[in-house]
This record gives sequence, C-alpha cells and structure tokens, in this order.
Amino acid sequence: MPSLGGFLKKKRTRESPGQKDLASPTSTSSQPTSPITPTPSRGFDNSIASVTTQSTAPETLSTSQPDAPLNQASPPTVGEQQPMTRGLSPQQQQALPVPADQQNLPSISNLINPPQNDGASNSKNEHSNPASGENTTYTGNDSSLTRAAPAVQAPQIRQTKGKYSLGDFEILRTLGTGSFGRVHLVQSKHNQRFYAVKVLKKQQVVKMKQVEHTNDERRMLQEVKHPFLVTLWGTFQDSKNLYLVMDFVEGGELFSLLRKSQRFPNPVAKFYAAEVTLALEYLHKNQIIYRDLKPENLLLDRHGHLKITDFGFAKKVPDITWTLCGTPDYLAPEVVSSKGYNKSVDWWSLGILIFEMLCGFTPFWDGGSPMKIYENILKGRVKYPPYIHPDAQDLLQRLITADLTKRLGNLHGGSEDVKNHQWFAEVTWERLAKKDIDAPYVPPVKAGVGDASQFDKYPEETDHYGQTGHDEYKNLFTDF
Ligand SMILES: Nc1ncnc2c1ncn2[C@@H]1O[C@H](COP(=O)(O)OP(=O)(O)OP(=O)(O)O)[C@@H](O)[C@H]1O
Repeated sequence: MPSLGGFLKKKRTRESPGQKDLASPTSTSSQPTSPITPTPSRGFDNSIASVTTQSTAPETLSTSQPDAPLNQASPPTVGEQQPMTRGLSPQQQQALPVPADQQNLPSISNLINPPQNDGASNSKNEHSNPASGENTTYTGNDSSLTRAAPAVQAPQIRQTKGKYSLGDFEILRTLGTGSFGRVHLVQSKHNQRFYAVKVLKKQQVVKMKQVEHTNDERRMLQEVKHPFLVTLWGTFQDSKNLYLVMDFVEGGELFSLLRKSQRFPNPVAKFYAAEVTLALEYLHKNQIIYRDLKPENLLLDRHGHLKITDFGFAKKVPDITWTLCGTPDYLAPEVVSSKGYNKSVDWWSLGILIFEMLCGFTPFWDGGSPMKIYENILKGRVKYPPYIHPDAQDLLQRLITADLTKRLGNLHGGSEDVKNHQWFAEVTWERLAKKDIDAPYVPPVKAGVGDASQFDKYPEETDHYGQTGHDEYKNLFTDF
C-alpha cells in the first residue's frame, strides 16, 4: 500500500540558514548573477580535451594528497550566499529578467560536440575498490558506458560492510540535511582525502517507516558503478545512527546553480539532461528505478559533470511496483493515482527536470500545496512558455505524458528513443559517457582540499555520533 510517509519524506522546500525564506522571492537581497557564463578557459573552450577524476578509498594510504587545511577554501559566509527561490511561481519566474548570459547563448556545437583531444590525457575515472584494493578503470573502451554496446554490464557488487568506523574520519562541516539526518564533509585519517558521510538517525528512519527504503538505498548504491552516479565506499553503524561513506562531490547541487541562474540556456539544460539520460539508462538496464530525480539530488563534480546522489527511493524492480514516494512536483500520474508503475516514472521525471531547467519552475507547481500539485498532475495540462525551443517542447510532450503506451523511454526502443530524439541530435553519446565533453559550467572549487564553498551552511550537530549503548533497532539494519 502506498504510504503517506512518501509524501512527507521529500519536501521540496528545505530550510537552512543559508536559504532563509525559500518560498518568498522577496527574500532576494540582490539580483542573482548567473554563474553560467561561458569562460574562455573551460566549459566552452574545445581546447580542453578530457577530464580525469580520481577516486580513492578512504583507507588507502596516499602521499599524493596535499595536506591542506580545510580553511584554505574560505567558504562564503551565510550573508554572502545567493538567494534560492525554490517556491517561485511561474508568474513570478516569468517576471524575472532573462539573465544576461541567456540573451547571448553559447553555441550548441561548442557545448555538445566533442572537444579536440590535446593528447594530454584520456578521459578516465579510476576507482579503487575498498575491499579488494583492486583498481577498476573506466577507459574509452568500456563498452558498458557507450551507446554502441546496449548490453550494459551487470554491476559488480562492492563489498562494503564492516570496513570503516567513525574513528577513521574527522568530521568537518555539514554539506546538506535531509529528513533523517545530515551529510557531512569528512576527512579520512588514513589518506587525508575528503569524503561525504551521510548520517541517518535510526529512530527517525523507523518513525517514518523508511527502514526498507534505507536498506534499499545502501544495497542500490553498493551495486551501481557509473560515471554519473555517486560512489559509495562503505557503511557502518553505531547504536543510534547509520553511516554511508561516499565520494565528496565538490561542486554543489545543480539546484543551487539553477536558482542562481533562474533558468538554463537550451544547450546547458541539454548537457545536464543528456548526462542524466545516460545514468537512467544504466540504472534501468540494471532493473533499478531511481524515483527521486530533481535538481537537489544532482551534484556537480569539480569539472562540472553530474553525479546523482540520494538513492533513498531507488528500488530494484524488474517489473511493476506500487509504493507512493518521491517529490510531489516530480511524480508521474500513475504514482499519484496509486496504480502499479514501472521505470517509466523516471522518464516522466526527466521531463519535469528538463522543464524546470529550461523554465526555472516545475510544470505542475501550485502555491506549494502537494494536494494541488497532485490535482494538476492528474489533469496533465502543461503550459509551455514561448521561449522553450520547439524540439525541447516536443521531447517534453513525449515524456510528460500520462499515457504509458506513448511515453518516450517506455516504448519498444527504450532509452534509445529518448537519446535519438531531435532535441539531443548534437549529442555524441559515447564521448559524453566518457566525460569527454566539457561541461558548460565548472564550479569554482579548489580540487581535493575539502573545499565546500559551493554548499549552503547549516548549524552543526554531531550529537549522539559514535554511541555504543543498547541498540533497540539492531535487527533492522544488519547490512550496514
Ligand atoms: N556525496 C556527496 N557529496 C557532497 N554533498 C552531498 C553528497 N551527498 C549528499 N550531499 C548533500 O547533502 C544533501 C542531502 O543529501 P541526501 O539528499 O542524500 O539526503 P536525504 O536525507 O535523503 O535528503 P532528503 O530527505 O531531502 O531527500 C544533498 O542535497 C547534497 O547537498
């Protein structure tokens, strides 16, 4: 049975000291300046040939990491932060001026076409397996990441249990908060590298009936391995909390970038949508529905490529499921009306995401009331602003369609139908999968030094971490 817990878990409005009044556009203290400004050095410059991301397990001893103090990064003070207006109405959004950078759009070919390879490096992501110490390297030949080989490899399951404890990490600042706890920036005491640790309060998880989802989150994250999905290195627990050790994705949430930019130029939205499409394709080929697509769960790595985080609703579903969960604005009608549903809900959500990136608001948004949003979803009427590119509108109409026999992604061609749509015509999918295409925006972060300047600030709290007393939920989280 669908539970209202699903409604309650994911509130689109999150409160933090850095965000003050998210629902009110009048909380804007200064006109946001769009960070998506083409720079000659990266992002729109084809001379940057490739991207190399290195990930290292927290317990791997390394001397290559500079021993830089965290405060070198000089995170902005709360007062300096750009306002975020998650609750802006379409009318309010439309009343906002078009950002300067959107009046002068970057060339689509610069953005989507492959850059010239300067021979400096091949696009390659190295992952050290924390359990075995083996290195798994994504190379240009990794067929699981290219369109040429639709048979995506079954993911290898990383052995993550029992590898870490709280004592392995120094807990630094909070990166984000959620319904059951928070995500901290941490530094490994072994290799001095930085990671993100998601801490979930067991009591809260149980109270909100999310035990199964939480165990699923761990299982799914452990299983997946893809350039656009966050890597889980391990999990552990104490008597009060569950801990998930992940890569620290330094560039912040796409949500923050979108709110600062108001809306993205067509090619920029296309770039992010294309990376998400590859991630969804990978998940679906591994029978995983993601179910929580939204800009808050899309992080930018230091080069500006996406990483999907928060697998709290991901589920292994070969066929059909019935659970009501997700974020109101992004729910497909078959979820709202408690019908059985399948992977195609993620393609619906991709449509909502593309719409939000192009317009700055979601199509069914309505004064912040979930019930009103659900009504609108079931009515299914979408008003497309005139500035949406006709190809984008055509794709959106095919994704945001209640009729499952017509929804793109759910048809015979599967994800290929989405990738072959005219809006994505310039995308070279093989190169995109290898991160061989420059991102439109490179976050201003100092790489590898624990620079969390792209994240909002939160009041800190580490109460009850590391407690060893009686654990009344001992039998519920045996995988952690
Ligand atoms: N690997 C990571 N690197 C950097 N920041 C992260 C990482 N994972 C999560 N965060 C930050 O923490 C925030 C909360 O994480 P997450 O969404 O996983 O928590 P949650 O408890 O499921 O939240 P919610 O209840 O809102 O869905 C994210 O929006 C992001 O800002």
